Amino acid sequence: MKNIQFFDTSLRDGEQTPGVNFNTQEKVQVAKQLEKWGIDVIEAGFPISSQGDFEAVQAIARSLKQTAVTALARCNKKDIDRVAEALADAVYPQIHVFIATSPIHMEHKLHMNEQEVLASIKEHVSYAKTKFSQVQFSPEDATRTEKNFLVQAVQTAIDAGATIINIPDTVGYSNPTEFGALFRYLKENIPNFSEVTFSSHCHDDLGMASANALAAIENGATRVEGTVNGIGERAGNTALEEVALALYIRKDLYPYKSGIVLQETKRTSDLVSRLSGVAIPRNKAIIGANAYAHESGIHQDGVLKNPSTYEIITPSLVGVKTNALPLGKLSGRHAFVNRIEGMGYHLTENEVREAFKKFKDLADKKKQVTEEDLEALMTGQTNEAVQDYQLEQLQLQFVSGGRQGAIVTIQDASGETHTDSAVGAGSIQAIYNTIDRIMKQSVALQRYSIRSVTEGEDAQAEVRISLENKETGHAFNGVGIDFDVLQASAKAYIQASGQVKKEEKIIGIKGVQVR
Ligand SMILES: CC(=O)SCCNC(=O)CCNC(=O)[C@H](O)C(C)(C)COP(=O)(O)OP(=O)(O)OC[C@H]1O[C@@H](n2cnc3c(N)ncnc32)[C@H](O)[C@@H]1OP(=O)(O)O
Ligand SMILES: CC(C)C(=O)C(=O)O
Ligand SMILES: [Mg+2]
Repeated sequence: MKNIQFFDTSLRDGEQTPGVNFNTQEKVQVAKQLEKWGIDVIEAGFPISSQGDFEAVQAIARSLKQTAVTALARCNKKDIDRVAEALADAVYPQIHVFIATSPIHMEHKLHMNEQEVLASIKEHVSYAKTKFSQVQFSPEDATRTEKNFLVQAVQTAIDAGATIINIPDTVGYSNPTEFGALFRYLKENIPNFSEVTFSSHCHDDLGMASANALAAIENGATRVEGTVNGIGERAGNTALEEVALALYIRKDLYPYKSGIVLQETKRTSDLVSRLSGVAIPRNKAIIGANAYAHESGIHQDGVLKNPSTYEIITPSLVGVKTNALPLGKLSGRHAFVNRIEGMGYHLTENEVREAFKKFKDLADKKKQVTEEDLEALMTGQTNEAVQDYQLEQLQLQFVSGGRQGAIVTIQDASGETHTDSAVGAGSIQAIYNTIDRIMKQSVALQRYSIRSVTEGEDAQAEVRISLENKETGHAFNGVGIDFDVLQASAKAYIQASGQVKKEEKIIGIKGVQVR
């Protein structure tokens, strides 16, 4: 069975992601994990670019004992010398020399004509060959290169000693049909095609980087270049985890093997995400938080009966502990019962009917129903009162003595609004004192916690609080989600206060109405 080599450039092209900068220690940490993941060749950096990058490439070369290490060089002797110096201690060194071959790049960037580019390839690949037995050459922007000239450039590199030819879709311009055809064209027009390793290097500008890589493999490539999580220049590179899984799951289409240790996939992905600071979108294939989560009832029912109904990848295959069946408004009875039984509740059919209805009512109001919500629902502390009181407006102002003032407007179930103001030692205390005045309540804040429920600059804060009704000693929970922490805090407090009010109405304490 043909082996497909995996070439990881997370530490070179991946580091070209705007805002990403790995230090030496981080690069070595990632490289070691890539080795565990089973990567065949690690592109450790571009040594001429900075002293720091040179040192990082050197440190990686010294740390890895099984994996080949390569580094990037322009068609420039200084670049090549710097790579040779950095990789002097590598057990399996390679070099990656590149120059652009498309008319756009040659004319506008390099200011070179075709003959000059061919001469440069010959000179610099030959020079690299005096220092490395494994020389990789890339005709940059190959997919916008005139085909006959691409063949000439590749043939020149092979004749000069290149052992690996990498075909980059530098600007993510190609599609699988075209990219596959390009490899077939090279196969038909390069007489010694099978004597060198052909590789693909795709970018994701049109969202086709992984599909293009697979098309290359189908048409003669035996090496795939890419990055972990698809990080890289602009829209990023081929996400290697996607190719690895596509090859494994669709063995029927791709009868190839690779050295990738699939169970290390999640760990590798998490490490690169953490050290690069590039968050993994929830819906990202293979490693996104939602990749093994099912929220809709029909899917949950299917997965409970047999996971293969809606899962083509068993989570443990890639190192994800388990799948998930989060509960939301689209969830069904099977998943609901499964979850509450897991929490230790065993209900009769009638009880299930009643509890499920309450769950659906709650789910209509909330993005996701957590186990805490279910616990509240099962113990009768439903959030029905939530809708009785809503935060209408919140204003804050500094007052004398370093204290804060808050003006809060709350709308009750009839639509009537109630405004009041109070001061406090801080913003939250001022808000809570004001709400107490509006609700005419005597409560004690027992618990206040805050966490981010989404990521990035527009992260939403989720505030959870617990209020004790001083009259009865009963505690009521409230949850508030908002882009603004203070608004979230107010919402949580109003939600819990609504339940306090409801309790007071039921047992007739004070009989206070806000109206
Ligand atoms: C498709 C890719 O991902 S290519 C890799 C891109 N990665 C990077 O650029 C990251 C690291 N780069 C750097 O640190 C710097 O750009 C350096 C050190 C490489 C060069 O820096 P500088 O000397 O300041 O040049 P600068 O980056 O402004 O311009 C690039 C020069 O290289 C030339 N060049 C670009 N590619 C090649 C090549 N493959 N072979 C030879 N020369 C090249 C350009 O024509 C330009 O030359 P000029 O100065 O004669 O106009
Ligand atoms: C250096 C080359 C291979 C590259 O990253 C590209 O063309 O995208
Ligand atoms: Mg690239």
